[in-house]
Amino acid sequence: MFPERLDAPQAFEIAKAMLDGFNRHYQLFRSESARAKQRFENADWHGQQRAQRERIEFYDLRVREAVQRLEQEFRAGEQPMAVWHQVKLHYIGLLIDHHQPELAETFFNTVTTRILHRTYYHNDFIFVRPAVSTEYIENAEPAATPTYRSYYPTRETLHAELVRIVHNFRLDTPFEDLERDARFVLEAIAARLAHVKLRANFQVQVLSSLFFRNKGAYVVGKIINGFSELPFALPILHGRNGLLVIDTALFGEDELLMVFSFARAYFMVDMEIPAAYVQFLRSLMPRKPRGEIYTALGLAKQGKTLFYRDFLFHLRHSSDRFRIAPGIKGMVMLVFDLPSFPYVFKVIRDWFPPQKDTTREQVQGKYLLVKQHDRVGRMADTLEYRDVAFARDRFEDALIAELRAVAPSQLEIGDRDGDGHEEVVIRHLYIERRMIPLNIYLQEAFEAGAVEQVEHAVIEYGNAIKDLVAANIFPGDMLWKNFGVTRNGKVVFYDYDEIEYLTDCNFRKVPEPRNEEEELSGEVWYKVGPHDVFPETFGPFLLGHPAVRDVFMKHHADLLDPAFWQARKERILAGDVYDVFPYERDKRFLRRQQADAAAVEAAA
Ligand SMILES: Nc1ncnc2c1ncn2[C@@H]1O[C@H](COP(=O)(O)OP(=O)(O)OP(=O)(O)O)[C@@H](O)[C@H]1O
Repeated sequence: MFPERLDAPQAFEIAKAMLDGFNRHYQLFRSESARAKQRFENADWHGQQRAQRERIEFYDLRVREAVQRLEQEFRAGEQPMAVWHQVKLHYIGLLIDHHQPELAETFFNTVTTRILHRTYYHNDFIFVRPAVSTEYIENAEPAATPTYRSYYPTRETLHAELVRIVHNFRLDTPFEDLERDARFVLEAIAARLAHVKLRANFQVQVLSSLFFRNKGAYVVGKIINGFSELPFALPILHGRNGLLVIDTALFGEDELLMVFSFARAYFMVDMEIPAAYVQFLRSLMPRKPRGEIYTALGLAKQGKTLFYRDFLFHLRHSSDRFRIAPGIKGMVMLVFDLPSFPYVFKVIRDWFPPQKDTTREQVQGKYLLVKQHDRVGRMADTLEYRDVAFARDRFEDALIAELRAVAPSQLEIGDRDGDGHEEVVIRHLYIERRMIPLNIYLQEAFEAGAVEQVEHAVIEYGNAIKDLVAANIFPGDMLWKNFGVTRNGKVVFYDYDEIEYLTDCNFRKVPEPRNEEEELSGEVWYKVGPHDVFPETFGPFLLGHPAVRDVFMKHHADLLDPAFWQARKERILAGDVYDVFPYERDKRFLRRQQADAAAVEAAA
């Protein structure tokens, strides 16, 4: 049904208004991201965190404005479908030389699906598949910054080139000693190049914008030699005296994956052509889905769109069935998964047992809080979807029965599009990366007699809680089953329904019993306020197994002491913004920088 003539004048106007809406969005998104540089230079950490949080809202605000304009100026909802068909074709035309066509297509989808009935959600009217290529987009303006810069050092000039690379970002704050830090980076690189012949194409490619997040700025690039490519990232921080330092040098796909993890806040990056950034980053982390890279760059709606396309593609090329997720069932969430696909799907139950004093709205509020908060590598990001349709025959009957029993309001089964196949539609769900629940991980370690695995998991578990605490999050329910282990052995929290800001909690000692009756009472005899927390009482829930107990008490006994929690709370209230490192602390150049400074002082 391709129209031969584009003869509806309002179609062009609607397409144009839609693109105006997107352009306004991207311009605001980009300038907010670009301002991250100034906030970094001024050490405005509260401002940086606020901006990270607020930028997440931009998309929905602009979509709402665009829908309103289209309704007011063009009565968009009343236009015949023939006109809408032409709107899409005009829009494609307008995107020919656009620098963010894939984002503009997604914006078109969001706006259009708010206006059109869902029977029109197919490729004639929205971008089920992308129409405009994102390959080889370049900014032709003479003053334009390229997506990445290439440097051609020799072994002899590598140090000077490293200094030049960092210098070219023109950070306004001076470095403590850039020559020294470049030497540390050089040593780290030299160790990797020691026995390697440098080929004709030896070069360093560096993305032109810094990546800002929290208190850090990252240089991201790769070293190319012959057929091999070595990804790297250099985190720049403010040192103790307010001058800048390169904190470490990270190399290889695994270390970059930690920096770009789904459990961290989104980066602020000043990008004219995001697709080119994604393509470059994908060459550094080929196993990371493109959707997740968009999300890590703050373009979460694009991440969601690509995730969904990948998911539908996976469904078409697999045959297994959705099942209830392994592990202990949640009291608030019904969790299911598809064995062949590395994500879980979470549906909020219609009712909760009495010990869960909460509501659907409150649970959604907690998940939103996590989305907007810095997840410090310890809380999984979630994608939120509404009205998701699945083929009924891909569901195990036991899962359908469970959905009917615990979340009937969220479930609709029928043949909506009349194609003779039944569909399951879930009203609202969260999707997140699948991990190994920590209780299962520990159980497997006990059974295999893997002492080191137990030790690693318990230490990581305590570290995870301490990172959350530093980020002003009290996890609420700290049972093992509420944490998962990621591919690279990190422990991440995923049960958000009881989290609170640490600063809202009251950490108390269990009072001394005043008489024998109180002492012998098996019940809680003292008064407990709604925000009271008694860290001494965590032990019995967590430390049943002697092997776990020993490791825990050796490394994390402070978690059972109210004074630990209270001290952290006071630090946050005093305005302290914690440091978060997406790499092991022993990787930091800090000690070498201090040794170097001491040597200089001694010589003087
Ligand atoms: N990301 C994940 N990867 C793997 N399994 C998961 C994941 N999220 C949840 N699960 C499984 O589903 C169970 C319930 O999930 P979750 O803890 O989010 O639900 P809940 O209802 O909030 O739990 P609770 O009853 O502790 O409040 C977990 O114990 C775990 O077995």
